[in-house]
Parts: sequence; C-alpha cells; structure tokens
Amino acid sequence: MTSASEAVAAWEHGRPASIRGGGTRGLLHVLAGHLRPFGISVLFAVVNQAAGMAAVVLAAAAVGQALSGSAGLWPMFWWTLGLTALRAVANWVESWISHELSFRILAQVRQWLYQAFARIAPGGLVRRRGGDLVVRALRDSESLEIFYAHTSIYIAAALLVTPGAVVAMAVTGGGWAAAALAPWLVASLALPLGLRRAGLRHGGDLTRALTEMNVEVTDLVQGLREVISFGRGPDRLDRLREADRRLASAQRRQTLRAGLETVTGGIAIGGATLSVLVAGLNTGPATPALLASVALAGAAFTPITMLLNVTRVWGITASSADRVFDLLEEPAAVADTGDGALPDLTEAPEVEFDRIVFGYDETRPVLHGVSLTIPAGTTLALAGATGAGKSTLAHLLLRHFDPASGAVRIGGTDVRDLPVDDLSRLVCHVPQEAFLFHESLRANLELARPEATAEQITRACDDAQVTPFLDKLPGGLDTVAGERGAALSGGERQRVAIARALLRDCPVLVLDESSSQLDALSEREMRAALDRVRHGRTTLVIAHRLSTLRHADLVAVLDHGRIADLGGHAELMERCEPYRRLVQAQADAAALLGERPIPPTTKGGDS
Ligand SMILES: Nc1ncnc2c1ncn2[C@@H]1O[C@H](COP(=O)(O)OP(=O)(O)OP(=O)(O)O)[C@@H](O)[C@H]1O
Repeated sequence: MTSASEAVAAWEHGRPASIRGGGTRGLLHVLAGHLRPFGISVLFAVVNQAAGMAAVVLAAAAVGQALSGSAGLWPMFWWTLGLTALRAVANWVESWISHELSFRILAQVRQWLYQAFARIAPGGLVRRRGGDLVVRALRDSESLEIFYAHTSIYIAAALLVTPGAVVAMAVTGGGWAAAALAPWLVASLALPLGLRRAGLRHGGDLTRALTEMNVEVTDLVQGLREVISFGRGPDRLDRLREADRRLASAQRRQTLRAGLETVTGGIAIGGATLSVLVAGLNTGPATPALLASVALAGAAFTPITMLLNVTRVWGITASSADRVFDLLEEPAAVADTGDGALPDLTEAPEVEFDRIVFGYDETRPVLHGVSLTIPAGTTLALAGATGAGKSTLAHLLLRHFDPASGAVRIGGTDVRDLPVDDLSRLVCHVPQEAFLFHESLRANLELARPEATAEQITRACDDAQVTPFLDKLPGGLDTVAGERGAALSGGERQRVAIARALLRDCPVLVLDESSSQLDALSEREMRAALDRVRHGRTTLVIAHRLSTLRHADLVAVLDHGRIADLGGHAELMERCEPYRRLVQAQADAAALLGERPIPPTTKGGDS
C-alpha cells in the first residue's frame, strides 16, 4: 500500500498515486502529511472544550454553595473566570491553527487539481464536461475545508473529552451520575450513526444535483448564441427548471435528515440532565455537588454537539472528496516518463510516423498503420475527407495520445522518450480555433513567450499579419480580446495564434488550418502569415485550402485512416482520383466566395 508521503509526493510530481478506496481515505492520507498542526489543533480543542465544561461545573457548584450559604465563593469565582479566559484563548488558537491547516491543504489540493488537469489534458479531458471540472476545482475542493478545519479535529477531541466527562461525572457525582449520563451520550450518536448511509446518499445526491445545475448553466452560457438562433430558449429553460427541481429535492432531503439529527442531540441533552437530576435526588437531598453534576451532564455534550454539527454534512464532504480524489488519481493520457535529450532546437528536424495504429477506443481503430515522413524543413499537407483521421495524426505528433502500435519520431527520437515539457518546446500547435484569454492581446501573445521583448512581439505581429488589424483596434496591443477572443474575427484569432507560434519559435509546427472561407484580401494576408511561420520549420498542416495544398512540398491523402497517396499537388491531380474529388470540392466552395479557380495541374502561383 502506498504511504501517505509517497502518495503526496507522487501527486506533487503530477503523477497519480495508487490510493484507492474513495475520498475518505484520500482525506486521511493528506492529513497524515500535516500531523503536527493537526495535533496542536486537537490539543487546543481539548483544552477549549474541557475548560468550558469545567467552567460550567464550577459556576453551578458556586451557585449551589451560594444557595446553601457556604463560604469560599471567591476562589470559585476566580477559577471560573480563569477557565473562561483559557477557553476563549484556546478556542481562538484552535480556530486559527485549524483554519491555517485547512487553507494550506486546500491550496495544495487546488494545485494538485491543476496539475491533474494539465496531466490528463487534452486527451483525458474530452470526455469530461467543463462545468463538472469547475465544480470539482472550486466547490468540491472548498467542501474539504470543513473536514480539515472542523470534522477531523472534533472527532479526535470528542474521543478524548467525552470519556473524560464521564469520569469527571463519576468523581463529582458518583457512579450513579455517570451511569445516568452514559446512555444518553450513546443515544445522541445512535440516530446520526443509524442515518449514516442516508446521509452519504443525500450528500452524494446533493453534490450530483449541484454539479448538474452547474453544467447546465455553463453549457447554456457557452451555447447561448446557438440556443437563441435556433429558438431553443424555452427547451433549455425547461432543462434548467428540471435541474433546479432535482437540486431543491436533494436539498430538502438533506435538510430534513440533518434537522432530525439536530433534534436528537437536543433530546439527549435534556434527557441526560433530567436523568442525572432524578437519579441524584433519589440518592439523597439536593446539594451543590448535585447541581454541578446536572450542569456537567449538559456540558458533557459539548464535544458531541460540535461533532454532530459537522457530521450532519459529512455526506457532502465525502462525495466531494470522492470527486476530488477521483480526478487526482485519473491516469495521464500519456505517461510522462521519457528522459531523452532535447534535440537541437535551432535545426528543423525530420518528422516520421512509423506504422501508426490508433483508435480512441479499442473497438474502433481510426488509423490503420500510417507511415509518413516529413523531410526536415519541409511542409506536408494532409488532405482527406472529414473523419479520415487528419487531426488524429496531428494529435499523435503533439502527443495528446500515444499510438497503440508504431512510433512518432522527431529527428529520430521517439516522442515518448522526451519529457512532455521538452516536447512542447519542440512542437508548436496552431489550432483552428485558438483560445484567447479575456486579457489584452499582448498578454495573449506573451503566453507563448513571457520574456518576449517589445521588438519580438512587433516582429511576430508583422510576420503573422496581425499588425494590419491591430492598427484598427482602439487600444492596439492593449485591446482586450474578449471572452475566448470574441472581440476578434475567426481569421484574426488564427493570426494571433500564428504570432504566438512565431514567438514560441519551435522547429516543428502543427497547423490546423481554418476551414472557413475567407475573402480574397484576408486569404492573401493569411497566406503571407502561414508562409512566414512555415519558413525554416518542419510543418504538418491539416489543409482546408486549395492554396495550401498547392504550396505544400508534399501532400498526403488520408482515406479512412490509411495513406491513399503521397506526392506533390500536380502529380496527385494527375493520378489520384480521391484527391481530384477533394480539390474539386474545395474549388466549388471557394468559387461560392468568388475566388479564382485553381488550375488543376499547376503548383505555383498565388491565390
Ligand atoms: N476524442 C475523440 N473520441 C472518440 N472519437 C474521436 C475523437 N476525436 C475524433 N474521433 C473520431 O476519429 C475519427 C477521425 O477523426 P479526425 O478528427 O481525426 O478526422 P479529420 O480527418 O481531422 O476530420 P475533419 O476534417 O472533419 O476535422 C472520426 O471518426 C471521429 O469521429
């Protein structure tokens, strides 16, 4: 079994730990790494609760003595005051240290979650919904606070203080008093323990309902344009109402059960004080000691009451912990175990796909033994019908996934033999839909190279044809790109992505060309940007434009996950019927926008 520190160390290095058995075990494993502050918190919690009980008992004894006219009240008064002050200080220190502990763990957990996202992305993230991940990263991780700041400490304190209270009862009142108290202490725990399964179920339901609600709202916000344009607003509102109904129902069940548990605690305290009083009066006349025993009977429930206050929501904590640790344990889509040396970054290397077999699931292969070589410093365009496997091949070069068999090599080195971070310095990706953060364009460009100088940024913007549209923006480079780059057009966003690639300056480039048709001017600008970024690099381009096919050094025709043909544009036009059909389809699409038709057998010429 993995030790806690090994598990934590494994997570810290971004690898999954082999901790199984649900979130509770994960919670304890993490706590095991913080035993010192935990122990101090428990100590102060015990002092806090014990001092509180002692103060109540002394106060009650003082009242008893005052009623019976006995002397010696002042020492009791000072003791009570001292204990109350001690309790206040202990309470403050316990709360301070336990929250410090909990916030430290929470910060760590959030960091692990981020590392987990990075580790499983993007291959492992495609199956998960954005709203669900946000709930795990924020709400679920936040729910753990209650365990580290309260539950764990109250459990330990109750285990120590409650038996102490029974002993104190036996000392102050006698065996009869302890015997009258003990059953009620047990009874106060009986119902919450009996309802434990229901509590776990309710907590799980509530967490699921909240997540579902979050996912619905996130989807609605992200897809609002589509929802409105297809007139599906009322349907989506119905779905939201349904999610809301399930959430309300889960909350109702949780609240009803929690309320029942609260009532049990109250009944137990009342029953205990009454039992002690009756038992005491049966043994003799009312004395200050009896009054103290009755007070102690009520005070003895303090640790349990504090514990029950937090265990009432244990189901929510446990289900959140399950979801957090489930994500932390999710294995990476690719193992980052390579330790090969980074090839020379100043030279464009050869890229080789060697007999690649791959499928997203075992039952449906997507690539069936693809072999391709992109000579150093050249551009290979992938052409093929939709679903042929073009993007999948690019994913493998970027190592979002590993092939089931075969190898991808860069400069002769298998990409699996390189650390993932090193690979990201070697291969740069310009996606079709580049994600831009809701920050300035400058910040979005600096993502690729934080230390870039103003001159480097300006040059990248010039080369990527960002400057022409930048000049029209009110704030230039300081213009905020909007949510996901909404303030820019698709073509502009892709040019920013090209500028990023230029700043990153990797020797290998994966370019997923935008499939949307552009007007003649934009097409020319995009062409210039692409030519500039390809220059001196080995480039794999998923081609959606005729001009790209014509300008590529080599074109590979992919058909149902197999290479159907490989050659220059002109030769393929001569001999490859599927390629001719693809080009014709592209030409038809371009003609719709009034582009000049492409002569079928020539390579040069600008579009
Ligand atoms: N994440 C995924 N999980 C499961 N199947 C996938 C995934 N991504 C792609 N596929 C499937 O793999 C096959 C190849 O998809 P791929 O995206 O590589 O095709 P493509 O040639 O790039 O198509 P397009 O030109 O339309 O982008 C398709 O059948 C697709 O449904």
